[in-house]
Amino acid sequence: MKILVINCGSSSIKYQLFDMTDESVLATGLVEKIGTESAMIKHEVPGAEEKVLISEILDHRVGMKKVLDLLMDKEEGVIQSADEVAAVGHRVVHGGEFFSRSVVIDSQVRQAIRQTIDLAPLHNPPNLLGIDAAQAQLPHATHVAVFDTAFHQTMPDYAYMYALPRILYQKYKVRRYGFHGTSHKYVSQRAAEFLGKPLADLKIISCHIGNGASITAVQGGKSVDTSMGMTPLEGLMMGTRSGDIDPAIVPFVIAKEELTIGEVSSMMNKHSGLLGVSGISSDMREVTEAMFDGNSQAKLAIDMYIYKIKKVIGSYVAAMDGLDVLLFTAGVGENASLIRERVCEGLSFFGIEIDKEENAIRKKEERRISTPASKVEVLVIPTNEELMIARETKELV
Ligand SMILES: Nc1ncnc2c1ncn2[C@@H]1O[C@H](COP(=O)(O)OP(=O)(O)O)[C@@H](O)[C@H]1O
Ligand SMILES: CC(=O)OP(=O)(O)O
Ligand SMILES: [Mg+2]
Repeated sequence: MKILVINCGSSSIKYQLFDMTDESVLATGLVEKIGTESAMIKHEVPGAEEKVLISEILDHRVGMKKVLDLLMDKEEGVIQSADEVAAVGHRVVHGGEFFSRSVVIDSQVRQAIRQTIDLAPLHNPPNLLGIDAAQAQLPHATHVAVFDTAFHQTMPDYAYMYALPRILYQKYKVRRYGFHGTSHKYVSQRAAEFLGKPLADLKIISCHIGNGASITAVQGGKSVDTSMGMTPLEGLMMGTRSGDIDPAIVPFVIAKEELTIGEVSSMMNKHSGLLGVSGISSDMREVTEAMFDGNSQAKLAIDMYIYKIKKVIGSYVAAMDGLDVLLFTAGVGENASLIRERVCEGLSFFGIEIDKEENAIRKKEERRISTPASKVEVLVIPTNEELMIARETKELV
């Protein structure tokens, strides 16, 4: 069975085609700058050279058509007809309170995703465009929505409610939802398998530290708390997002700088975090380099970044009254040994002790970086959100 996985942004389509008989990847790619005359498609088939095409792609529908043309290309294609794609798994960022698991998309589901646009104005509209475009090109396939928020629907009310007037929850569903659920679910399952222990017996803290970053407390396989909130802005300091700040800063800045609400929102989402504090970049590699070159703002940015991760880990040990596994995943979590080492430093009170040499080795595989004496297993688990979406989709076909 062949399954296409799609992750649609406002001007991009990321895709991956799987053969689910052995979960192998047949093709993967990215359409960028949709809406322009010079949109770019990067298309890769394992074992072959990457193809880069530049052409006019004015909307997602045209983008999807071009992707299918590449997949079905007479000479270099990996499928012969669109009918070979049995199902399409769509990443949908916000499922509100409607969805606690993946679902086959029908008109009611579509309607519910639309109703959630208010909660995720940046993410859900392009996700819907992707669904429409794929349904138009692949009308015979089963289309499945896999939500970032679904895994976190198990959080207890005292973890997901804000201490605001109750009316805001009743009228608008203002509450914490959490994101990256597909990733947190995947890596916690992998961690249990790696250790050969039942997930049901484990208390796990999953650190998904990429450009967007969140930490989840997973107890018995269920999310019991997570650092992102109603939107992916809450929680950790990220590449360009501020994470937690005193909310009183918002009206203060609006008044002082005469900014609009939209401008302040853009400031906190796109110009803060590592980028805002370092003044250099949102990319951890570049900020780290600048720190080693003696840049004090870069050093401060990294000190803050690490300190916040530590504080969230500490609070989740309290939330679960214990900890068996601390795991790192995503771009920074999988690659930045320095960040892992410094996060784990000073967590000895919890019995966390890592093997610095093992931690420093660079390899893209699941592994343990704690010492045999460590009371907590510390793991690096590469995430694979696309594969997880393909698996969830397969289950519903
Ligand atoms: N070798 C590395 N060392 C430090 N950071 C890295 C390394 N490789 C990738 N990263 C970081 O990972 C981040 C991207 O993570 P990723 O999970 O791919 O992000 P997203 O999917 O949210 O866009 C980048 O900011 C980059 O700095
Ligand atoms: C929800 C979210 O933060 O996603 P990403 O990491 O893709 O930005
Ligand atoms: Mg990501």
